Amino acid sequence: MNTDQLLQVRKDLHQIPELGFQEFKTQEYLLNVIKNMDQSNLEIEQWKTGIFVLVKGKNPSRTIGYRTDMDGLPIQEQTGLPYTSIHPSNMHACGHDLHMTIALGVLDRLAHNPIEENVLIVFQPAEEGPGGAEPILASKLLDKWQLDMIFALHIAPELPVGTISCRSGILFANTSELYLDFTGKGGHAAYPHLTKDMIVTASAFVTQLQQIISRRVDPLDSGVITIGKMTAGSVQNIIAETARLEGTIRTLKPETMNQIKNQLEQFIKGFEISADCKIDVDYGANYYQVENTDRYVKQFSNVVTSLGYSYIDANPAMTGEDFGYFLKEYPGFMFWLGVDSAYGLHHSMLNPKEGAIEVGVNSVVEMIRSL
Ligand SMILES: CC(=O)N[C@@H](CCC[C@H](N)C(=O)O)C(=O)O
Repeated sequence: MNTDQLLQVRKDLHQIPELGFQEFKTQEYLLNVIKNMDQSNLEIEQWKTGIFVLVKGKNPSRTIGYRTDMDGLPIQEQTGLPYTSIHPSNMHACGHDLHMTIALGVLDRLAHNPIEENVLIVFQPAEEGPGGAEPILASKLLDKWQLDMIFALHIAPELPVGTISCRSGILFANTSELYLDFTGKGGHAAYPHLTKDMIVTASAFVTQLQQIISRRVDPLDSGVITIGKMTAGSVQNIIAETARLEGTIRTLKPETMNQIKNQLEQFIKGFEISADCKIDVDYGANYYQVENTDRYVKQFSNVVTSLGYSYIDANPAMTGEDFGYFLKEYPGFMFWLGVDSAYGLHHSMLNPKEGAIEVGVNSVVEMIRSL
């Protein structure tokens, strides 16, 4: 595939973002592209809406893994690009369209020119939620390929094209989704004393919640609690009987995640007593930290600089990635790929520069060849 064909693939994928485990069109599109490649060295397997492609090595003694995610986000795109999403309310606002395109570019190069070792490319669904990595690993499907290592990338809007960033150890946080359902007693807006107002209670809860971070977590440790969605009420003169908060918890250590959840449950008990209500908590999908293997990060930094790209050391980030589950099982790493967008990840105006695709393909292919 030449550069123009890859850029077209990215535009096509950008137009059809689908949510986790609904990546049906995406899977079909990817399979069409893969089936148009030289098949002589390829073995293709489907798993739910995901795909595994093995590029058979010439004289293999090892199998190297490379993973891309596939899903979009429930965001209405505002970029105004000519190839804007045609799926209302869904957008590739986390760069998975670029991630998939780079994986296809890598696959195409290796299919034409296999290396000694086997290479398994994993197209993984549902990274944004509910998580595809854990069920892939639980399925034991990967066991037959006996991966020796695996790596992956994530676009970095704040870095210029041609810059790559990585670090040994923790790159991304532990995450837990957070869903809180408040149930009280509704009633007439003029008679608050006869009700248990869940808008007032949930609002107080949102602000008090931040005390867990500021007054319970060691200041030398790190934690984030974000409530991204609040739903309550039906009309301006009725007191809301129920309210729902949706958010996420992030920590750099698994123990801190447990500590925050314990504290949260204490807060819940206190609020249930003081507001005379019921609060149900659900932690949804939980992702394990992305912890990079030192020796591969060092090797990769040499590969990047030998290609003439800039390599900078990354700080740990509070973003989450279920690729962490792969790294719990196998050595490897994830890296940031600069895409120079004025708007960040999960923003409706995210607009990564296409030049990053070539940088990504070259870096991944050269890393695989160096292993
Ligand atoms: C790279 C990135 O942005 N990943 C997502 C992962 C979401 C995990 C889960 N749905 C949650 O919200 O906790 C992120 O938001 O960091």
